[in-house]
Amino acid sequence: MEARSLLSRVSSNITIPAVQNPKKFLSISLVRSQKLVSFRAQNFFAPESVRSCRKLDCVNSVEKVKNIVTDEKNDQKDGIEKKKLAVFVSGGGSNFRSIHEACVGGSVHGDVVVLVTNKHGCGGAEYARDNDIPVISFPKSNDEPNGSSPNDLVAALRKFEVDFILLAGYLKLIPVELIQAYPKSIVNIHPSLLPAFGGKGYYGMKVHKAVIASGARYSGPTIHFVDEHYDTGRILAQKAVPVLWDDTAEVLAARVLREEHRLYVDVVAALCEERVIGREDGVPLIQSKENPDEYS
Ligand SMILES: Nc1nc2c(c(=O)[nH]1)N[C@@H](CN(C=O)c1ccc(C(=O)N[C@@H](CCC(=O)O)C(=O)O)cc1)CN2
Ligand SMILES: NCC(=O)N[C@@H]1O[C@H](COP(=O)([O-])[O-])[C@@H](O)[C@H]1O
Repeated sequence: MEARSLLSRVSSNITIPAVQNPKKFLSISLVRSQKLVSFRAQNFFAPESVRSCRKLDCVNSVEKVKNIVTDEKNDQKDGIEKKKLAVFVSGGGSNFRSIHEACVGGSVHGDVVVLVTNKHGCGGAEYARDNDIPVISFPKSNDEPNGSSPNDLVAALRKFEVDFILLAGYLKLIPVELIQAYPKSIVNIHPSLLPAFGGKGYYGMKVHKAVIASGARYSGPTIHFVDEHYDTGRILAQKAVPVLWDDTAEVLAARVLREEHRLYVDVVAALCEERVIGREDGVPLIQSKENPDEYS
Protein backbone atom coordinates (compact mmCIF):
# COMPACT_ATOMS: atom_id res chain seq x y z
CA MET A 1 0.00 0.00 0.00
CA GLU A 2 1.27 3.48 -0.97
CA ALA A 3 2.85 5.21 2.01
CA ARG A 4 0.72 8.27 1.36
CA SER A 5 -2.51 6.31 1.59
CA LEU A 6 -1.51 5.37 5.12
CA LEU A 7 -0.89 8.97 6.03
CA SER A 8 -4.01 10.76 7.08
CA ARG A 9 -4.41 14.23 8.50
CA VAL A 10 -5.22 14.98 12.09
CA SER A 11 -6.49 18.31 13.25
CA SER A 12 -4.12 19.06 16.08
CA ASN A 13 -0.81 18.26 17.60
CA ILE A 14 -1.35 15.63 20.26
CA THR A 15 1.34 14.51 22.67
CA ILE A 16 0.89 10.98 23.94
CA PRO A 17 3.37 10.16 26.74
CA ALA A 18 4.08 6.44 26.60
CA VAL A 19 6.42 4.79 29.06
CA GLN A 20 7.95 1.91 27.13
CA ASN A 21 9.88 0.54 30.06
CA PRO A 22 11.04 1.87 33.49
CA LYS A 23 14.41 2.81 32.03
CA LYS A 24 13.08 4.85 29.23
CA PHE A 25 10.37 7.39 28.59
CA LEU A 26 9.21 7.74 25.03
CA SER A 27 7.52 10.98 24.28
CA ILE A 28 5.49 10.63 21.13
CA SER A 29 3.88 13.52 19.36
CA LEU A 30 1.52 13.26 16.42
CA VAL A 31 2.68 15.63 13.74
CA ARG A 32 0.01 18.29 13.17
CA SER A 33 -0.61 17.61 9.51
CA GLN A 34 0.12 13.87 9.14
CA LYS A 35 -0.45 10.77 11.20
CA LEU A 36 3.25 10.18 11.72
CA VAL A 37 5.02 9.78 15.00
CA SER A 38 8.57 10.79 15.72
CA PHE A 39 10.19 9.12 18.63
CA ARG A 40 13.23 9.58 20.75
CA ALA A 41 14.02 7.66 23.86
CA GLN A 42 14.95 9.63 26.92
CA ASN A 43 17.50 7.93 29.09
CA PHE A 44 16.64 8.27 32.79
CA PHE A 45 19.91 6.61 33.67
CA ALA A 46 21.98 9.56 32.52
CA PRO A 47 23.37 11.51 35.47
CA GLU A 48 20.88 14.05 36.83
CA SER A 49 23.00 16.87 35.47
CA VAL A 50 22.55 15.77 31.87
CA ARG A 51 19.05 14.36 32.12
CA SER A 52 16.90 16.61 30.08
CA CYS A 53 13.52 16.20 28.58
CA ARG A 54 14.24 15.80 24.94
CA LYS A 55 10.61 15.65 23.98
CA LEU A 56 10.72 16.05 20.28
CA ASP A 57 8.65 18.66 18.49
CA CYS A 58 7.91 16.89 15.24
CA VAL A 59 9.36 18.73 12.33
CA ASN A 60 7.11 18.69 9.33
CA SER A 61 7.29 22.22 7.96
CA VAL A 62 9.72 23.34 5.29
CA GLU A 63 10.59 26.48 7.27
CA LYS A 64 11.68 24.54 10.33
CA VAL A 65 13.81 22.04 8.44
CA LYS A 66 15.29 24.60 6.04
CA ASN A 67 16.11 27.19 8.69
CA ILE A 68 18.42 24.87 10.54
CA VAL A 69 20.64 26.94 12.78
CA THR A 70 23.79 25.40 14.17
CA ASP A 71 24.70 26.35 17.70
CA GLU A 72 28.22 24.97 17.93
CA LYS A 73 28.66 26.05 21.55
CA ASN A 74 25.81 23.85 22.79
CA ASP A 75 26.27 21.16 20.19
CA GLN A 76 22.79 21.94 18.89
CA LYS A 77 21.39 22.21 15.39
CA ASP A 78 17.99 23.97 15.35
CA GLY A 79 17.36 22.89 18.92
CA ILE A 80 18.34 19.27 18.23
CA GLU A 81 21.17 18.02 20.42
CA LYS A 82 24.15 16.24 18.91
CA LYS A 83 23.64 12.49 19.41
CA LYS A 84 26.10 10.17 21.12
CA LEU A 85 26.80 7.01 19.13
CA ALA A 86 28.16 3.60 20.08
CA VAL A 87 29.44 1.51 17.17
CA PHE A 88 29.81 -2.28 17.37
CA VAL A 89 32.30 -4.03 15.05
CA SER A 90 34.02 -7.41 14.66
CA GLY A 91 36.24 -6.75 11.65
CA GLY A 92 37.88 -4.10 9.49
CA GLY A 93 35.36 -1.42 10.40
CA SER A 94 35.03 0.44 7.06
CA ASN A 95 31.42 1.35 7.88
CA PHE A 96 32.55 2.56 11.30
CA ARG A 97 35.26 4.69 9.66
CA SER A 98 32.85 6.28 7.19
CA ILE A 99 30.41 7.11 10.00
CA HIS A 100 33.18 8.53 12.18
CA GLU A 101 34.53 10.62 9.28
CA ALA A 102 31.00 11.95 8.60
CA CYS A 103 30.67 12.93 12.29
CA VAL A 104 34.04 14.70 12.24
CA GLY A 105 33.19 16.38 8.94
CA GLY A 106 29.82 17.58 10.24
CA SER A 107 27.49 15.80 7.80
CA VAL A 108 26.31 13.63 10.69
CA HIS A 109 25.12 15.54 13.80
CA GLY A 110 26.68 13.00 16.10
CA ASP A 111 29.78 11.83 17.94
CA VAL A 112 31.12 8.29 18.16
CA VAL A 113 31.78 8.13 21.91
CA VAL A 114 32.61 4.41 22.26
CA LEU A 115 33.46 1.36 20.16
CA VAL A 116 32.35 -2.12 21.21
CA THR A 117 33.93 -5.26 19.76
CA ASN A 118 34.25 -9.00 20.33
CA LYS A 119 37.70 -8.89 18.64
CA HIS A 120 39.89 -6.35 20.46
CA GLY A 121 42.63 -6.71 17.80
CA CYS A 122 40.38 -6.11 14.77
CA GLY A 123 40.85 -3.24 12.33
CA GLY A 124 37.89 -1.33 13.70
CA ALA A 125 39.32 -1.41 17.22
CA GLU A 126 42.73 -0.29 15.93
CA TYR A 127 41.09 2.67 14.17
CA ALA A 128 39.21 3.57 17.37
CA ARG A 129 42.39 3.52 19.44
CA ASP A 130 44.18 5.63 16.80
CA ASN A 131 41.36 8.17 17.12
CA ASP A 132 41.13 8.20 20.92
CA ILE A 133 37.76 6.46 20.95
CA PRO A 134 37.35 4.18 24.00
CA VAL A 135 37.07 0.46 23.18
CA ILE A 136 34.96 -2.01 25.18
CA SER A 137 35.21 -5.79 24.71
CA PHE A 138 31.87 -7.59 24.55
CA PRO A 139 30.81 -10.28 25.20
CA LYS A 140 33.01 -12.14 27.71
CA SER A 141 34.46 -15.24 26.01
CA ASN A 142 37.57 -17.42 25.86
CA ASP A 143 38.92 -14.99 23.25
CA GLU A 144 37.86 -12.00 25.36
CA PRO A 145 38.22 -12.99 29.06
CA ASN A 146 38.05 -9.28 29.94
CA GLY A 147 34.81 -8.87 28.01
CA SER A 148 31.81 -7.25 29.68
CA SER A 149 28.60 -8.91 30.77
CA PRO A 150 25.39 -7.57 29.18
CA ASN A 151 24.44 -5.60 32.30
CA ASP A 152 27.94 -4.14 32.67
CA LEU A 153 27.83 -3.11 29.02
CA VAL A 154 24.46 -1.39 29.50
CA ALA A 155 25.86 0.48 32.53
CA ALA A 156 28.91 1.56 30.53
CA LEU A 157 26.78 2.76 27.60
CA ARG A 158 24.65 4.75 30.04
CA LYS A 159 27.77 6.42 31.43
CA PHE A 160 28.72 7.39 27.88
CA GLU A 161 25.16 8.77 27.51
CA VAL A 162 24.76 6.80 24.29
CA ASP A 163 21.66 7.69 22.23
CA PHE A 164 22.03 5.19 19.40
CA ILE A 165 23.84 1.87 18.94
CA LEU A 166 25.09 1.16 15.39
CA LEU A 167 26.05 -2.41 14.49
CA ALA A 168 28.58 -2.42 11.65
CA GLY A 169 29.89 -5.88 10.89
CA TYR A 170 29.34 -7.08 14.47
CA LEU A 171 28.98 -10.87 14.36
CA LYS A 172 27.48 -11.79 17.75
CA LEU A 173 23.84 -11.83 18.81
CA ILE A 174 22.84 -8.68 20.71
CA PRO A 175 21.26 -9.89 23.98
CA VAL A 176 17.78 -8.98 25.11
CA GLU A 177 19.17 -6.88 28.01
CA LEU A 178 20.65 -4.43 25.50
CA ILE A 179 17.56 -4.43 23.29
CA GLN A 180 15.31 -3.67 26.26
CA ALA A 181 17.67 -0.94 27.46
CA TYR A 182 17.75 0.74 24.02
CA PRO A 183 14.29 0.29 22.44
CA LYS A 184 14.13 1.51 18.81
CA SER A 185 17.68 2.77 19.22
CA ILE A 186 19.79 -0.08 17.84
CA VAL A 187 20.30 -0.41 14.07
CA ASN A 188 22.29 -2.88 11.98
CA ILE A 189 23.56 -2.97 8.41
CA HIS A 190 23.27 -6.23 6.51
CA PRO A 191 24.80 -6.82 3.05
CA SER A 192 21.70 -8.21 1.30
CA LEU A 193 18.15 -7.10 0.53
CA LEU A 194 16.43 -8.56 3.61
CA PRO A 195 14.48 -10.64 4.26
CA ALA A 196 16.45 -12.53 1.59
CA PHE A 197 19.78 -14.05 2.63
CA GLY A 198 19.54 -13.11 6.29
CA GLY A 199 19.54 -14.88 9.65
CA LYS A 200 21.96 -17.13 11.50
CA GLY A 201 24.89 -18.15 9.33
CA TYR A 202 24.44 -15.26 6.89
CA TYR A 203 27.33 -12.85 7.39
CA GLY A 204 30.23 -11.45 5.42
CA MET A 205 31.22 -13.31 2.25
CA LYS A 206 28.77 -16.11 3.01
CA VAL A 207 25.95 -13.70 2.12
CA HIS A 208 27.42 -12.73 -1.27
CA LYS A 209 28.23 -16.33 -2.18
CA ALA A 210 24.62 -17.32 -1.44
CA VAL A 211 23.29 -14.40 -3.52
CA ILE A 212 25.38 -15.37 -6.55
CA ALA A 213 24.55 -19.08 -6.20
CA SER A 214 20.84 -18.22 -6.12
CA GLY A 215 20.92 -16.40 -9.46
CA ALA A 216 19.48 -13.25 -7.92
CA ARG A 217 19.88 -10.26 -10.28
CA TYR A 218 19.91 -7.68 -7.50
CA SER A 219 21.43 -7.40 -4.08
CA GLY A 220 22.38 -4.49 -1.83
CA PRO A 221 22.53 -3.25 1.77
CA THR A 222 19.66 -3.22 4.25
CA ILE A 223 19.62 -1.10 7.41
CA HIS A 224 17.13 -2.26 10.02
CA PHE A 225 16.24 -1.86 13.66
CA VAL A 226 17.54 -4.69 15.80
CA ASP A 227 15.25 -7.07 17.66
CA GLU A 228 16.14 -10.22 19.57
CA HIS A 229 16.65 -12.34 16.44
CA TYR A 230 19.18 -12.00 13.63
CA ASP A 231 18.00 -9.69 10.79
CA THR A 232 14.25 -9.67 11.58
CA GLY A 233 13.85 -6.11 12.88
CA ARG A 234 11.90 -3.35 11.06
CA ILE A 235 13.59 -2.33 7.81
CA LEU A 236 14.60 1.34 7.71
CA ALA A 237 16.48 1.66 4.41
CA GLN A 238 17.69 -0.39 1.43
CA LYS A 239 19.62 0.24 -1.78
CA ALA A 240 19.56 -2.19 -4.72
CA VAL A 241 22.69 -2.89 -6.73
CA PRO A 242 22.92 -5.16 -9.80
CA VAL A 243 24.43 -8.63 -9.62
CA LEU A 244 26.34 -9.14 -12.90
CA TRP A 245 26.58 -12.47 -14.73
CA ASP A 246 30.32 -12.80 -14.09
CA ASP A 247 30.43 -11.41 -10.56
CA THR A 248 32.58 -13.17 -8.00
CA ALA A 249 31.56 -12.90 -4.35
CA GLU A 250 34.45 -10.51 -3.80
CA VAL A 251 33.43 -8.20 -6.67
CA LEU A 252 29.81 -8.17 -5.51
CA ALA A 253 30.89 -7.57 -1.91
CA ALA A 254 32.90 -4.51 -2.96
CA ARG A 255 29.95 -3.10 -4.98
CA VAL A 256 27.57 -3.60 -2.04
CA LEU A 257 30.07 -2.19 0.47
CA ARG A 258 30.39 1.08 -1.48
CA GLU A 259 26.63 1.54 -1.22
CA GLU A 260 26.71 0.52 2.47
CA HIS A 261 29.02 3.40 3.29
CA ARG A 262 26.71 5.92 1.59
CA LEU A 263 23.49 4.46 2.96
CA TYR A 264 24.66 4.11 6.56
CA VAL A 265 25.91 7.71 6.71
CA ASP A 266 22.56 8.95 5.32
CA VAL A 267 20.56 6.86 7.80
CA VAL A 268 22.70 7.85 10.81
CA ALA A 269 22.36 11.50 9.75
CA ALA A 270 18.57 11.07 9.75
CA LEU A 271 18.62 9.39 13.18
CA CYS A 272 20.77 12.17 14.63
CA GLU A 273 18.51 14.88 13.14
CA GLU A 274 15.42 13.08 14.41
CA ARG A 275 14.04 12.62 10.89
CA VAL A 276 12.98 9.00 11.48
CA ILE A 277 9.20 8.88 11.61
CA GLY A 278 6.91 5.97 12.49
CA ARG A 279 4.21 5.27 9.90
CA GLU A 280 0.77 4.42 11.25
CA ASP A 281 1.40 0.69 10.63
CA GLY A 282 4.74 0.85 12.45
CA VAL A 283 7.01 0.95 9.40
CA PRO A 284 9.82 3.45 10.08
CA LEU A 285 10.25 6.15 7.42
CA ILE A 286 13.02 8.68 6.84
CA GLN A 287 11.87 12.27 6.27
CA SER A 288 13.71 14.01 3.43
CA LYS A 289 15.95 16.83 4.57
CA GLU A 290 15.47 18.74 1.30
CA ASN A 291 11.69 18.23 1.07
CA PRO A 292 10.12 17.51 4.48
CA ASP A 293 6.87 16.41 2.83
CA GLU A 294 8.71 13.48 1.26
CA TYR A 295 9.57 10.22 3.02
CA SER A 296 11.50 7.12 2.02
N1 LIG B 1 19.77 -9.42 18.32
C1 LIG B 1 20.44 -9.20 17.15
N2 LIG B 1 21.79 -9.27 17.13
C2 LIG B 1 22.46 -9.03 15.97
C3 LIG B 1 21.75 -8.76 14.77
C4 LIG B 1 20.31 -8.70 14.84
O1 LIG B 1 19.63 -8.42 13.82
N3 LIG B 1 19.71 -8.93 16.04
N4 LIG B 1 22.43 -8.57 13.59
C5 LIG B 1 23.78 -9.13 13.57
C6 LIG B 1 24.54 -8.86 12.31
N5 LIG B 1 24.27 -9.96 11.38
C7 LIG B 1 23.63 -9.67 10.23
O2 LIG B 1 23.40 -8.51 9.85
C8 LIG B 1 24.66 -11.29 11.68
C9 LIG B 1 25.87 -11.50 12.34
C10 LIG B 1 26.27 -12.80 12.64
C11 LIG B 1 25.46 -13.87 12.30
C12 LIG B 1 25.89 -15.27 12.66
O3 LIG B 1 25.35 -16.24 12.16
N6 LIG B 1 26.89 -15.36 13.57
C13 LIG B 1 27.45 -16.66 13.95
C14 LIG B 1 28.75 -16.45 14.71
C15 LIG B 1 29.80 -15.80 13.80
C16 LIG B 1 31.13 -15.62 14.51
O4 LIG B 1 31.14 -15.62 15.76
O5 LIG B 1 32.15 -15.45 13.80
C17 LIG B 1 26.48 -17.39 14.88
O6 LIG B 1 25.72 -16.74 15.62
O7 LIG B 1 26.58 -18.62 14.86
C18 LIG B 1 24.28 -13.68 11.62
C19 LIG B 1 23.88 -12.39 11.30
C20 LIG B 1 24.57 -8.69 14.79
N7 LIG B 1 23.80 -9.05 15.97
N1 LIG C 1 25.36 -10.04 8.82
C1 LIG C 1 26.28 -9.01 9.22
C2 LIG C 1 27.23 -8.70 8.08
O1 LIG C 1 27.53 -9.56 7.27
N2 LIG C 1 27.67 -7.45 8.06
C3 LIG C 1 28.56 -7.04 7.00
O2 LIG C 1 29.91 -7.12 7.45
C4 LIG C 1 30.68 -6.18 6.69
C5 LIG C 1 31.50 -5.38 7.64
O3 LIG C 1 32.40 -4.59 6.91
P1 LIG C 1 33.21 -3.41 7.67
O4 LIG C 1 33.77 -4.03 8.94
O5 LIG C 1 34.25 -3.01 6.67
O6 LIG C 1 32.20 -2.32 7.96
C6 LIG C 1 29.67 -5.29 5.93
O7 LIG C 1 29.56 -5.68 4.58
C7 LIG C 1 28.37 -5.56 6.65
O8 LIG C 1 27.22 -5.41 5.83
